[in-house]
Amino acid sequence: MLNIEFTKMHGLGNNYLYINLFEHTYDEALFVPLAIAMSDVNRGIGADGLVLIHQTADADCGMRIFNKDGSEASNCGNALRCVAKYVYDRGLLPRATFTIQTKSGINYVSLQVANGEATSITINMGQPKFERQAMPMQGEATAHVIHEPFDVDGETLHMTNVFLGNPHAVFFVEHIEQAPLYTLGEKIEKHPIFPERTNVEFIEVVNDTELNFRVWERGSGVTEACGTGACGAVVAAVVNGHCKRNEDVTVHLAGGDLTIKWDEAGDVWMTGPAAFIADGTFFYNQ
Ligand SMILES: N[C@@H](CCC[C@H](N)C(=O)O)C(=O)O
Repeated sequence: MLNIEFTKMHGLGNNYLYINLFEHTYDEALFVPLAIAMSDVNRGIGADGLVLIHQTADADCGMRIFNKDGSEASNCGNALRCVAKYVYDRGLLPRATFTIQTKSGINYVSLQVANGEATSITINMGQPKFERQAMPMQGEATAHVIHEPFDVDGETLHMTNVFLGNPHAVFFVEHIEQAPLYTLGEKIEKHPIFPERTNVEFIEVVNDTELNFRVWERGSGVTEACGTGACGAVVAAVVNGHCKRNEDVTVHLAGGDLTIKWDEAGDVWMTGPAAFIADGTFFYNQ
């Protein structure tokens, strides 16, 4: 049996198990099976996945993210805010601005702090890509998919694709309560047109500065929030003429609100909270 030290945190209910590799060392081969075992709510701790916080030569800190099914993603907006809070509050990086490296690049972080704790975290999430090859999605490599008909399970929906650290297939709906999350989420995620699968977002436009949002995440299913997905949703809303560039948009997720802006220079900014849940030791029977 191996003892694995972890911290459970959440960003608007999107909860992951964090392993601090600044202070602990584990065999690299363990991370995929650990993500699956620890995320299991019955025999593990229960979470949307596993996040590693590690040192790197290219930034102040590094992050890797594994979904509940063990698949590794390139980025995670909610985990970035949690990692930022973790390294600040626990004294690993005791300053209000720093960088975090993910598989999709370097993210710039700035914190609002009160009584020695990060209370609100703003992150530059980078620039969106629209080409099919970025998702990736079958078809003409450089073509964009903006409000295009998409057939799934005998229905025709209209899809907008945005890659923002991760792939996002965005669908606008009239009423968020009627979003076909459980009926179509997994079918879209695993549709053969997406060889690496995709995250799936349903969006109701409230007005030009507010969106209601629900998500089916690749590798984890329905979660309460998705940070890269909220960024993708705002970009999709702008390119479809529902929201404006360079303005704050409040995204109402199942777990709470994020503020997102796609600025004139092309960068997407995300602001929101992060919270500690527990520290613990997982007894891993290999
Ligand atoms: N919850 C995340 C995204 C996590 C990865 C995603 N499921 C994928 O496989 O692309 C977020 O907050 O961005």
